[in-house]
Order: sequence, then structure tokens, then C-alpha cells
Amino acid sequence: MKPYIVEEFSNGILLFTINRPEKRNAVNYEIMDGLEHALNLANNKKVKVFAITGAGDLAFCSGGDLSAFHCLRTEDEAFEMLNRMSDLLVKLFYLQKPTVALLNGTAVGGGCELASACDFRIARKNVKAGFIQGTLAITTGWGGGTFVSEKLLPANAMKMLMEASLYDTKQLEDLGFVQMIADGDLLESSKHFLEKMLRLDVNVLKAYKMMFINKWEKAGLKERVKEEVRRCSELWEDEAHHKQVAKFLGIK
Ligand SMILES: CC[C@@H](C(=O)O)C(=O)SCCNC(=O)CCNC(=O)[C@H](O)C(C)(C)COP(=O)(O)OP(=O)(O)OC[C@H]1O[C@@H](n2cnc3c(N)ncnc32)[C@H](O)[C@@H]1OP(=O)(O)O
Repeated sequence: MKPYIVEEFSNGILLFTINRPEKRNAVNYEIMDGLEHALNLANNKKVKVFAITGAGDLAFCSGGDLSAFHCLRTEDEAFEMLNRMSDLLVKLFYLQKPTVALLNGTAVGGGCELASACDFRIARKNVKAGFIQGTLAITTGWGGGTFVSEKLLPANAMKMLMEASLYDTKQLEDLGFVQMIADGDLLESSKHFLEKMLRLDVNVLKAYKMMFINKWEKAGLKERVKEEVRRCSELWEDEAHHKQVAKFLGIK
């Protein structure tokens, strides 16, 4: 089974699906390679909207693959991995066309960061999402803290980051994290949400997105993401983090 799927639809949507439902669509290095490939394809003029989802109906993405990354012990080792994924999420954040996360299931930790890097989030009913990194004695490390603070009211972004909890769809909508709760098929619902944008010329969409990109550039977004990655790497090295991950993996 391929760990990711890239599909291009005739209406201009390019869809990237993380296809590891048995691991709740956790991100390992193969998924990073796949995301990089999909982002390169998304630059094509025929693509109007870039969408990301997860396979199955249990998880959108459960964040970093803890079994793959548990071997990273030091600050430098953690930095290399976190920096690679944060570079990809910055690329996604800065994509010069609309981007949407289709939350087919739970979005946890880095999964929530991936969703935050998109312009819009559409959730299936009854999904949960949250930046639970604090419970692992780390912070967001892929840029998600910076992204969400650009997208939400400051108090709502701080609440989500500092509570390190999961929220239901209604709460996520109230926080401004989710723009639409989908009834029925998620991809079909997203087409309804996006149809007005899909009618416009790709250069118009690009021009609008550039207004936001210029603002983020002026606000030093890339430097802030690097700082976030650095701080998370420092915490990663601590025994408190390794202990929590070992607990999740059932390692004594
Ligand atoms: C590393 C980057 C960092 C960041 O910068 O943000 C992070 O992402 S930290 C956050 C990492 N993520 C987590 O801590 C989430 C861990 N997972 C869960 O809490 C739960 O699995 C779930 C996502 C809420 C789903 O629960 P449930 O449906 O009950 O499934 P299971 O727990 O039974 O899991 C099934 C299966 O999948 C494996 N799994 C799940 N998440 C991960 C993960 N992040 N990494 C690796 N493996 C994961 C889990 O171990 C089970 O495997 P098997 O036991 O082999 O069946």
C-alpha cells in the first residue's frame, strides 16, 4: 500500500492523502517526501486549490510518527527532523493558491499543525483536533504555533496551544479553527465550499493570496517558525519528553 496518494481532479483540486490509516496517518520521512512532491505539483497553473486529507475515517493525521522519531534523542537530531517538516509546512503556508485541510478524523499534535498551515479547515462531524504537544513535554515544532497565531484571535490560539487538549467540531468552529462542518461526503462538501473560488482565474486567486503572503513576510513569519523549531528541539532533548513518548509506545 502506498503511504500517500496524489490525485488531480478536472475542477482544479489537487488532493494529497496520507495513506497510513493503521498508524492513524502519522507523518514519517516517506510522508514528508510525498508532501514535497505534491507541493511541487501544486505549483502547476492547472491547479487552483491544494487539499490535504487522511485515509479512513478515524484520523486526519496523528502528528509525527512517534515510533520512527523516538530514536531522535538530542536537540540537534530533533532539530533536523522538525526543521525538515517545518520547511514543508512553510512552503504549504506560502503556496500561492488556496489550500484546505479536509479533516476526515482526529487531527492531533503535528496533525493539527499540518491543518493550521492550510488556509481553510473543513471537518467531518464528530472529529476532534488539538495541539496536544504539551502533554508530551514539548511545544509545537513544525511551525503550527506560529501558523495558528496568524489565523485565530490571539486568545483562541493561546487557549488551544496552552491547554494541549482535544476539542470537538463545534468547539473548533467557535474557536475559528474550522470554517465548515461537513455533512456526508467530505470531498463533495469541500467542492461546495470551494466552488465559488474554483470559478475564478488562477491568477486572481494568486493575487489575493499574495496579499496575505506579503503580510506574513513583513511579520517575519519564517524567522518565527525557525525560533519555534529551535525551542521545541531544546525541549525534545529533555528526559520528560522521552518518558512521555516511551509511555505512549509502551516501552519500559
Ligand atoms: C513529532 C512532531 C510533533 C510536533 O512537532 O508536533 C508531534 O506531532 S507530537 C504529537 C504526536 N502525536 C501524538 O502524540 C498522538 C498519538 N496518538 C494518539 O493519541 C492516538 O493514536 C489517536 C491519534 C488519538 C488515535 O487513537 P485510536 O484511534 O484509539 O488509535 P490507537 O491509539 O489505538 O492507534 C492505532 C495505531 O496507530 C499508532 N499510532 C497512533 N498515533 C501514532 C503516532 N503519532 N506515531 C506512531 N504511531 C501512532 C498506535 O501506536 C497504534 O499502533 P499499533 O499499536 O501498532 O496498532
